[in-house]
Amino acid sequence: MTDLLTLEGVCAGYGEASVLDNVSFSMAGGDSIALLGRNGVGKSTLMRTLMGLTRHRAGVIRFNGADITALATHKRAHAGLGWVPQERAMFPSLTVEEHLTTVARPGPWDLGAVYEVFPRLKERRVNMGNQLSGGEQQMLAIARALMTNPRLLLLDEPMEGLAPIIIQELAQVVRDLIRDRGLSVIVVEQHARLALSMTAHAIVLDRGRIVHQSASAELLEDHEKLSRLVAVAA
Ligand SMILES: Nc1ncnc2c1ncn2[C@@H]1O[C@H](COP(=O)(O)OP(=O)(O)OP(=O)(O)O)[C@@H](O)[C@H]1O
Repeated sequence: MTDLLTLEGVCAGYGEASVLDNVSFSMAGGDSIALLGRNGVGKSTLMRTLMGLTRHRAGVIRFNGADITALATHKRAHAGLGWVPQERAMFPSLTVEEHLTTVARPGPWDLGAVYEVFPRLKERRVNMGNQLSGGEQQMLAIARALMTNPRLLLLDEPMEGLAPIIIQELAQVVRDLIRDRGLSVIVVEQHARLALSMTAHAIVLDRGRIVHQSASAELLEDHEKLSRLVAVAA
């Protein structure tokens, strides 16, 4: 079976600065990966590199059978990479529903399907982007990515700044997307245990290199290794 995503020896950074150092891994369709590591080790840079937003220095990225290493960002989105950036990026002048319909592409994820997953967004569908709570904005950011009918969803710190009860709610949504809907997901998350509880596989970065790969459950059970690799507090 062809892997959905393969990275071979990827080196990338910003300007003259190198961040990612020889990153190689692959994931099958339907797989889910928690991308973990301490602050500043390159997790967001890896997500941005998948979207073509960093300076590529070496290596190859294959997605869905095609070499996308040199592809422009919008073409990667068209190829099926659904990116939910850390900064959410809502438009104050668009309603919730307009955010969703403007990016819609054909596939199983349409307004009805997305509102089924996020009933709160249906209730708020005529509200403007700047009238939403942080949790609702994050739901909208994920819903917007789903409307593009991605083959792979990239979530960059989706729980950042949210109240604990909203974090639990969103985590359950992501679990359902992975387990019940078979969505392929890579999630960057500071809440390491939560991310491991949502995913099948774990990758840990340190200073731009992969220093650990295993099943998420295995890392979740190894408290000593988890705290050494990720410095978890929760
Ligand atoms: N736009 C940028 N220009 C230059 N350097 C950057 C830029 N964004 C990030 N960096 C640097 O790249 C390195 C990796 O940052 P990155 O944001 O990928 O880490 P991270 O693991 O996602 O950290 P965090 O958990 O704090 O978000 C850091 O040294 C950071 O200062």
